[in-house]
Amino acid sequence: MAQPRPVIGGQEHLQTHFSSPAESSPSHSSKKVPFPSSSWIRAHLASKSPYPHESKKVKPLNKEDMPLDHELVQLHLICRHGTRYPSTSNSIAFRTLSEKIRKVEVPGFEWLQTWHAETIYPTTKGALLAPQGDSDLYQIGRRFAGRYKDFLDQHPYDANTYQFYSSGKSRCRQSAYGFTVGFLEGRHAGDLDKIVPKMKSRTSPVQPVDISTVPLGLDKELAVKFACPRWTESVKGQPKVVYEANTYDDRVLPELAEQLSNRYVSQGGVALVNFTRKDVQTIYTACGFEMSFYGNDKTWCQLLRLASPVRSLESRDHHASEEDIKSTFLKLEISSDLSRYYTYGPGVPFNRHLGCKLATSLLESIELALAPDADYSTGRRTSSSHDDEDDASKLFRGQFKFGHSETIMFFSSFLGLYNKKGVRMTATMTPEQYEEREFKTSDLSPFAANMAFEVFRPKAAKSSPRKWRLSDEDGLSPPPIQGKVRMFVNEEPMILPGCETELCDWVMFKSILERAGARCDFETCCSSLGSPSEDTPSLARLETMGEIMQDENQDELDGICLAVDPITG
Ligand SMILES: O=P(O)(O)O[C@H]1[C@H](OP(=O)(O)O)[C@@H](OP(=O)(O)O)[C@H](O)[C@@H](O)[C@H]1OP(=O)(O)O
Repeated sequence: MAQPRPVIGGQEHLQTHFSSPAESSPSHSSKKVPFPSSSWIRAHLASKSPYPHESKKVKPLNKEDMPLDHELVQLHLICRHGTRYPSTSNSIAFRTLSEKIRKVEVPGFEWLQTWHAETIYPTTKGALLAPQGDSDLYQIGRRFAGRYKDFLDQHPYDANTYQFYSSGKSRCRQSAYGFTVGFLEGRHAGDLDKIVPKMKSRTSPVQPVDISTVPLGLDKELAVKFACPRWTESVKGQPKVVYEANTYDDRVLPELAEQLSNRYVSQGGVALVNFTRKDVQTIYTACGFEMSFYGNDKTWCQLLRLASPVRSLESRDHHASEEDIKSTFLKLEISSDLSRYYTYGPGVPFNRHLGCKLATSLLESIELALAPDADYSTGRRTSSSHDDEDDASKLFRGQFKFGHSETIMFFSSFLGLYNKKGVRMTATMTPEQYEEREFKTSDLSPFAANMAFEVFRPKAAKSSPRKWRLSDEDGLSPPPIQGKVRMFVNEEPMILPGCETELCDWVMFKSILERAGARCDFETCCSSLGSPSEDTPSLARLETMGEIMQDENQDELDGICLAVDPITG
């Protein structure tokens, strides 16, 4: 016969009173159970954080916001997919844990009795884009459409000049499509009813677009970790790479697990549920999905309240303070960040190689767009010989790329965005040092995280061969390329390290990316270790490509790749 569930108020009393989270809402009682605000929680869920949707109105890009006597000629977007379903393994972990905990009925946690992972996060939908994810990308598309209205008026979509490129995962392709629905809403290439009278009545409600994708393993820009065997062999999961994260977890997680277990002890001193450190991490992940997917912090997130210390049991409330609950969230956020800092971030210099293809194509695309002889009517530079076919495939008005959290982390590491002070993230930092750390995945890689670039060309730059100067050789050469590039992270302008201002001069922008390693030899450095052969590049202990570029013995360094060992000191 099934054992009766121990319940509070029954034979088995839980040692500590539980108050219903519902009581935390003013409507239920004047006594508010301490708990951080939803907006605070949303901003501390690491890579499961919801995108910080800005309700602010987006104004069209106007003259005041542009460099004097310049015109906007190109847009770039590199974007993580929107909110997704948990992976199948996550969903199974949620089900296992909920079945373990629901054995004990706890007031305020009645939701556990009817919370079924398979209903809420079906394993058959593992890692698919969520309805919220559709909305995330549609809204970003609408905000881009608002800011670049004039640009789109001037340069209507066509598949040659606008590139939408996605990783091979459906969540990314669907995100790309959601973005285009918002970005091109109400626009159709050309004016249909002039081209084909009465066509209007039969047009698609959305502008169909061409979305290209590259199979996993061949994609060196977006799902790039699957195309770099050396990263898989020498970085992913390596003991020296996960050392700091494991050291931190060994110190922090057992205490949280014990605190939770202690809350599930009957007055007879019988331990009712034994929580493990893995359970605590699963609760944090489930809290992230509940918030991103449903905006709900009244379920799994509440268990992190129980994982927080109650300072004085004598206190009538038997509740952890809001400050202690925040501390619990911060510990789990730091644990997640330490893992990604070394696996995908600046903690391992080699990770920069996985951002260099994206940087290379960005650099080459901008250079073409800024070229004074760039001719968008032909899709190539007037100076290029006609057999230079591939120029036509590269002269874009917009390139929009949709990938993963690691796409953002590898590329950010390549640009040095979250390592300006060079303070290494470790397991033994002070709370202040953790607060001041630059690498926070809640900020840099929430769902739908994105980086965008606006490219401005001097209006006078348009030139034709007649105006070119004689080059030293026997031909004519176009004037030097000039322009400005502005970078955005999650729709907020960010100064690229090395640029003095938001509007980075092209020459400086190009120099920064080249010194960081654009045009790097991705294939050589990512080739499998396999059996070392004479052409297997040695792995330098250099920490930046700049060190490689600086070294006057450049040729001796060719084939040198950045260190796969974590940075030290
Ligand atoms: O939210 P993160 O960045 O951790 O998501 C990872 C996936 O890890 P998960 O959180 O699902 O455990 C990772 O899946 P994995 O099975 O390879 O661990 C996936 O490869 C990686 O791209 C991230 O997924 P994203 O949501 O597509 O960014």
